[in-house]
Amino acid sequence: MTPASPSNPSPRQPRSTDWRLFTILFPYARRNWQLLALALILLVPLALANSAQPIIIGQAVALAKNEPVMFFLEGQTLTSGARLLILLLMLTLAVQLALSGVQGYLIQKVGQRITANIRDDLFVHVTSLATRFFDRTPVGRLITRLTSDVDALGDVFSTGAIGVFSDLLTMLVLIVVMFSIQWQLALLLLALLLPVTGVIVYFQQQYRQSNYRAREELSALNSTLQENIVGINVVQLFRRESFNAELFRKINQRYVKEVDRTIFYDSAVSATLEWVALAAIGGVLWLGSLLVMGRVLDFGILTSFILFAQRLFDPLRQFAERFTAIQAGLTALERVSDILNEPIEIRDPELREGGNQESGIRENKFAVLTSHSPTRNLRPPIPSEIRFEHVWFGYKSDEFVLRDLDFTIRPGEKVALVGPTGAGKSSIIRLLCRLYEVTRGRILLDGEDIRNLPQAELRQRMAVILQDGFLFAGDVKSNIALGEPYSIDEIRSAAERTNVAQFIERLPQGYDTELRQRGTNLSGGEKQLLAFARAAIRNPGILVLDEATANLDVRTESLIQEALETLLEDRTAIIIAHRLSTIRSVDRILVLRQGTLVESGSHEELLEQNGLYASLYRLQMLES
Ligand SMILES: Nc1ncnc2c1ncn2[C@@H]1O[C@H](COP(=O)(O)OP(=O)(O)OP(=O)(O)O)[C@@H](O)[C@H]1O
Repeated sequence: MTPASPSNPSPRQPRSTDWRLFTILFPYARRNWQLLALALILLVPLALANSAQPIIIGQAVALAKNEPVMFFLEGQTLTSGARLLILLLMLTLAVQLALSGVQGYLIQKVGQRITANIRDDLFVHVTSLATRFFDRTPVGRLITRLTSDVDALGDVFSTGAIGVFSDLLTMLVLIVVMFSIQWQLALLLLALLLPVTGVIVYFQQQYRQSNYRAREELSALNSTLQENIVGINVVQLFRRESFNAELFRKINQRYVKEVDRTIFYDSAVSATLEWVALAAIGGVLWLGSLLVMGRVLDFGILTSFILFAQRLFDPLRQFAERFTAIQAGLTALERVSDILNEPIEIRDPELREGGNQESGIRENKFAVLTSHSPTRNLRPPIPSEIRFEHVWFGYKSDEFVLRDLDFTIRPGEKVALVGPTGAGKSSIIRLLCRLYEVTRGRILLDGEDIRNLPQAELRQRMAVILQDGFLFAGDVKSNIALGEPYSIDEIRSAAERTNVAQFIERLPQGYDTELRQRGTNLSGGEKQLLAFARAAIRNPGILVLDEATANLDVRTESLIQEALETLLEDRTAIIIAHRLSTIRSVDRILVLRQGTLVESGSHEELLEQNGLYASLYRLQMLES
């Protein structure tokens, strides 16, 4: 419960407080540049049409009042001039009507493509990260980033918030046009616009910080929810419902408080803009009327400026509406980039030397796509030599759980790892599979440092059967093949070789039986049985069994042990088992205590040594 618990809130402040964050989107924008360019080009005629309308209406007033008019109206009668102006106004309206829909559609399309690309890259990146990252990151937090943060980013496009660029362009065009017509009124409007922009920037920053904290609280909320759902049995069996509900309520309250704050800043921006827009029109009327009375200004131009005042603040007002989505998008972008920038700690050799993150993702995809060779399981397995060379390892940099391990497992040798709980047996396996990187020393596979092997190749050469075999939603056969194109005959033969075919055939639809997520419709032992078939079909040179038969009844275990005898032939094997009776026939037993190798030898040799193994063995004999 630690990371999400109320006693340990960790809402960080947003780090990048400016628009530089949008640079993260550049590579994605580049991939969709044609659509994006078209959407941006359409903004120009839209902005021009928008700023032409006040001028046209102003010219109509000037024409009616016989005031000086623009060149294209000179020499025109009132009727023909009015006709021309109506035609021009219709033209600008037609441009607006025709293009704004197309532009909105294009920008949303680009937005959806960009967010889909980001979601894909996030998934690939997250699945490439080292186990250490998952140790410290609660699942709920990750899910929030992959789903609701990416959605918030998508909202920037779907709510039309990206139109802020057209707002800025419109404002720029309006300012240039205004200054070219009448500089005093233009200066007045600009003088109002600048401080208002300052106020908006301030509220924007406040909103952003609150929004960031709100997203953090949402992550904590999701983490707690996820933890309670996964651990529902413990929650109910230990009657933690009301205790956990109270924890949840507290996080929920903190979330609501932060959301309230964002609502406050959002409303503050809208209110400020409403007031300033009214003040701007009042100011133009006041200064304009003075200028008209002093005969420095015509009515027509004053009319144009009243419309300009409205239109200048319109984009700002819209900006306020779009503001929420943009700020939420910026926060989301920051949180998404946190994950995208999370370094891939365990890399393949060529990637570690100068490869960038993007190519890392590509390489990973490549590794996945090329991992299956259809003829592979027809070949005899190639047993490997495993050498641990003065290996030190700690999950935390200052606490070693494995100390100076130095041993060699010969090709084809069967070795058992034995030791009390927490001695470091599973950690050895995790290092061998490179789920973690050694702190000091080297692990060699057939003389080659495993850090110099592509991870796909390393993991292809070994199969690991764990105590709790994880199952995916899907049928039995796809849970054995795990995405590789094995034929049903190959799947059947793997199941037969491991003596699990009988069990599978007893299932309602045999190999086609649908399994629920995490295999909740199978028992612990049944899940383990499938893990054996999953390992056998891969025909690995190294087989690792980590408490792999612990969940099986004695009869099933003896069936599996029988199958194991053939399965382990010509393979290097590492077996971890607490029940020492199951490992008596291995070639060698390595005994660990607190991360140190303390004994090594066959069952008989170790009994003779009368050390830790002998005492563990005698204790178990006594129990049985
Ligand atoms: N992800 C982790 N983060 C931090 N410490 C860990 C992690 N996994 C294991 N440890 C610690 O490392 C030590 C060795 O753990 P390991 O799982 O290798 O022991 P083990 O010998 O396999 O134990 P068991 O027989 O109970 O499975 C233990 O002290 C454990 O608390």
